[in-house]
Amino acid sequence: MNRPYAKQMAFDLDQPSDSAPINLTSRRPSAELLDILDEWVAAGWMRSIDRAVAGLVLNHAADISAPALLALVLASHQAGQGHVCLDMNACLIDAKSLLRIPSGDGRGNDIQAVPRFTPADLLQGVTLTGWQAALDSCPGVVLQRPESSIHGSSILGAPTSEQSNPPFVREGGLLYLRRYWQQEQGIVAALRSRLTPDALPAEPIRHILDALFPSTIAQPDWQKIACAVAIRRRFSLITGGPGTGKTTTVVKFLLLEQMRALEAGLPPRRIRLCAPTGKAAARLLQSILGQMDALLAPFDAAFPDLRKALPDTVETVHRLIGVRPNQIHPVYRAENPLPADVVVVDEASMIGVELMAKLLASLDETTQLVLLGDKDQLASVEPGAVLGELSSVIAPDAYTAETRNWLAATTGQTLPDSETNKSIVTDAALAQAAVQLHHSYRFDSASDIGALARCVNAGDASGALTLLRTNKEQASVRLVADAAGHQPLRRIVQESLAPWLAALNEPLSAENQDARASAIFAAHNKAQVLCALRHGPYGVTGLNRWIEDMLRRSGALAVTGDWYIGRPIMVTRNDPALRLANGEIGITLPYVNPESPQSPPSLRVAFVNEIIEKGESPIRWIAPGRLTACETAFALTVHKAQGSEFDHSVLVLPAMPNPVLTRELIYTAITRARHRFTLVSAPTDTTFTVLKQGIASRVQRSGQLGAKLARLDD
Ligand SMILES: Nc1ncnc2c1ncn2[C@@H]1O[C@H](COP(=O)(O)OP(=O)(O)OP(=O)(O)O)[C@@H](O)[C@H]1O
Repeated sequence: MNRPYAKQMAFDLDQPSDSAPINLTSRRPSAELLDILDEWVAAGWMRSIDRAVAGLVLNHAADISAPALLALVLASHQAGQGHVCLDMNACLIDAKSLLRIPSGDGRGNDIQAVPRFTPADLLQGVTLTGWQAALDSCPGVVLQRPESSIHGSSILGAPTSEQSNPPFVREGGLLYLRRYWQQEQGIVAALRSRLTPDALPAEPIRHILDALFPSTIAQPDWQKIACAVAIRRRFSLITGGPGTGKTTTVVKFLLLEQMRALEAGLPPRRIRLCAPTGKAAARLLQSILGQMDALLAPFDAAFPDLRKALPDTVETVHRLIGVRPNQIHPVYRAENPLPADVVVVDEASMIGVELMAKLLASLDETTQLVLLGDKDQLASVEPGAVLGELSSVIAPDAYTAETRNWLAATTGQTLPDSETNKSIVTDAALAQAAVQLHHSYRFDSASDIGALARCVNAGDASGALTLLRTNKEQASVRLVADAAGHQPLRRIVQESLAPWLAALNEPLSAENQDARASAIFAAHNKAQVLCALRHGPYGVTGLNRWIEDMLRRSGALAVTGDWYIGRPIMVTRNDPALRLANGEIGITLPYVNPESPQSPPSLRVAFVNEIIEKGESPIRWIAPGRLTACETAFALTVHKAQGSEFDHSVLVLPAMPNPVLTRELIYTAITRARHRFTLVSAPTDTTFTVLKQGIASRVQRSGQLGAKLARLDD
């Protein structure tokens, strides 16, 4: 075992026997602790970067105690798991669930060498006070009292020398990497300043809202309420499942904003729309354009300029704030705020603390921010589940009497007096700025996809299994049990790939190649195989290899070498020079150079320009050699499919329960499906334990955004 730091340290050489967990309570970091960290990395339980944190810390503080060192390493590990901090108390109560260690071998393969100890083993006998005290004597950790940090006395403005800005912050029982703590503080401060309601006259709003929502649907109309909530503060949050009308609502909200401005003789509001990925941005634009005519028609006569006052494009968040290659700061930031009065962000569940902090820092404090998203979806892979955390303090009927009066005056809707149920009434300003849309117009009560999503969300595994095990021929949701030899899986995969493999055979010429590539992408988008895991036979890596091999053997694709016609790839790292974002999908196709149409076609990777700018063609053609970071993408992880929709989504479950497979992941996979959802279970999982355990397991993110904003009201 590699012990690179052994020479630098004053180890406690009183090594425990191999069979007993090392006692962490009284030790300096022994060589054995470092060995154990190496074992965790080798088993895929932890990233090398987390192990490197131990090395860096020891370089600066060789006499750090073992519990403190383990805490710092675990804080780094948690960042890799999407948490902004290590919740030390939760870790001591249930390290296994919190840390998601052990995770098999993390790769789904047979484990070569099982680590001798888990973090839970090492933490036996450690108390929260003891652990905190160990950190407090560590020079790399600064202590923040929760109250002082919330009310602004924080290390944010402190000088930037290493000594005064230690890399870790402990706030109560939470241990943060400092940057995430700062970002969380930045978000809290920016949202806090936006939560005070504006003094608006209700009557003009009522008159426009009645025109926008003419139907007399059964009360309450949450879309109308959402508009009234969003207009009142400079921050609002509209959450809802698929097809609940988030886009419809936001378009009506924008119409409300512009009609108010036009009626008052003011210039139209400067509105910007954005989403975390190009694909999500394109979907939002498509959805808005699809609804615009019908929504505008009743107002054409009274407001002839209304259409011009609405945005005609949707950008990625990165583009909106001007993130630039090799530059730490985006173009728009506190010193140079984005010129916008209203910013709407769709698919906000995919945004982590870093991007949200940058977005908020780019906005003038007068700019109104509206977040849209589905709080039940998987959170961002980046640390910080901003939407989930903000939603966590919201109860659907947590409006105060004051808010209900405002809603009655502006919408004519009387919400039930929830003060009869004191347990859910909260004064939290955040809760007054949020609305949950409940009714799905896409998946009505008869839709099995909608019903399945609801069962999974409610943790009802047996209800989900009943729906999935239907024997209906053309069922929109179904379960396929794979068998030895993988014949069932093969059939599903072949069926899902068939449309675009057929599209590949259309004839090619220099004139039609963009249209042909667009048609191939459209066919490719009809169905998508999704995996929960990256590694292992049922993870994306194994499945992609298997699919590629199957297509080669069947002659469906001429798989020769790394690059071949029809190879779908996913970009795995942002490449600003090529204007490619991590997660973008390309398809390898023959390309005829329009300059020399007689020359034989060469291989290029086609990418869709999701949002076409003036003068741009719909497809970008990039030579394979220029792509520095990409992988084959017949199958994708559910994370990477977030923000996309397919006619048919196929989720392939791993053979063994895995902490990565959670309720949120399964829900996200189901809600990617427009018309059909198929779940494939491994042959060995005859009792569907993997699905049941996945539905029972929830992602617990350790951030404090919601709680901090709620505490501001105290
Ligand atoms: N109040 C309503 N009455 C009738 N149809 C509606 C209503 N609201 C939305 N719809 C329709 O339901 C469909 C979904 O609406 P919309 O796209 O606004 O939902 P969404 O929540 O943004 O969906 P997603 O984010 O999942 O794409 C659209 O066809 C829309 O026209």
